[in-house]
Amino acid sequence: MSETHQTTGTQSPGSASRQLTRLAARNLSHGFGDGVILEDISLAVEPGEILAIVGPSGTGKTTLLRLLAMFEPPDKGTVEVDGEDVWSLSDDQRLALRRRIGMGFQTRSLFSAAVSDNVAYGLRVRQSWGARLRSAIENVVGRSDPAPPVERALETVGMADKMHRDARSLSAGEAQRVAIARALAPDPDVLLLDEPTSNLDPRNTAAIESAMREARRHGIAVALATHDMQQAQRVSDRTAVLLDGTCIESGPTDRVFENPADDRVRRFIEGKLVY
Ligand SMILES: Nc1ncnc2c1ncn2[C@@H]1O[C@H](COP(=O)(O)OP(=O)(O)OP(=O)(O)O)[C@@H](O)[C@H]1O
Repeated sequence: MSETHQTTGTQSPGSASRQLTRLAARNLSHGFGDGVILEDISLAVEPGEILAIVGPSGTGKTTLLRLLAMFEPPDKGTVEVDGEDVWSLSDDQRLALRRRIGMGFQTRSLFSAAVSDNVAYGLRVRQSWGARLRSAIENVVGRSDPAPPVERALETVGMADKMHRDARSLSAGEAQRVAIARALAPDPDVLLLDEPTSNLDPRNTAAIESAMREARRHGIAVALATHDMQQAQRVSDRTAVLLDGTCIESGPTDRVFENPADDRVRRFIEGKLVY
C-alpha cells in the first residue's frame, strides 16, 4: 500500500531552523533469520502530524520503528527521508539524517545523574555531530543551571520541577517523560515513540500525549507505536494498522476507527480479533 499525504506542517516561530521532514517506508520487508517479520510495508509520517502504528503484540511495530530510525537496513525496500533512500547514502550522510530523529523507545535508558543532565545528554551528543545546535549547546556546557532547550523540553513533559532530581529516584512514568524530554531537547525533525505510555497512569499519559501534540504543533513528524486504541484516536491524525507484518489498512484516524475498510481492522478495534 502506498501513502500520499499532503504536508500539513507549519513552521513555528520557535523553530525557524526546522527542516520539515517526511520519513517514509517504501515496499519495506524485513526478517530475522528465516522468519519474515514485515512484508511490503509502505507508509509515511509527515511533518506536523502524528501517525499511530497499531496492531497486535508481535506484529512488527517496534521492528518497523527501528528500521525507520535507520538502526539497520531493511532486507527489501527503502527507508526514505524526503524522498531520498537513506541506505544509498554515505555513512556520514545517513548519520546526519539520523541526528534529526528523536527516539523514545521502550527500554528505560536514563543514567544515574540529574534529570537535567540526562536531557542535556541528547544535546551534547548532537553537538559533536553538527553545528546546527552549537549555540544551544554552548549554553549547556559549563553552566550549573540547565540550558533553555533542556528546561523547555522538561516543561513540555511537565517535569521541569524535578530537573535537579537524580534520575534513579524517578517513578516509571516520570522516567518515561524524561526520556521523551531527552528526545525532544535537540529539537528533532522527526520523533519516533514506541509505546511511550505503556503502564502509565492517566496523569503521566496525559503529559506525554500533550508533549506529542506540542511536537506536532512545531512541525515535527511524530510516529507512535501504541497498543492503546483510545490513545491512537485521541492524538493521531492518521493510523496504520499492522497485522502479521503487513499494513492492512491506513488512513485518517477518524475514518479508520469509524469505518474501517478491512473487517480484520474492525474486529481488532472492537477487541474481537482472536490472535
Ligand atoms: N532481533 C530479533 N531477532 C529475532 N526476532 C526478533 C528480533 N526482534 C524482533 N523479533 C521478532 O519479531 C516479531 C515482531 O516483534 P516487534 O517487537 O517488532 O513486535 P511489536 O508489534 O512491536 O510487539 P509488541 O507490541 O509486543 O511490542 C516478534 O515475533 C519478535 O519476537
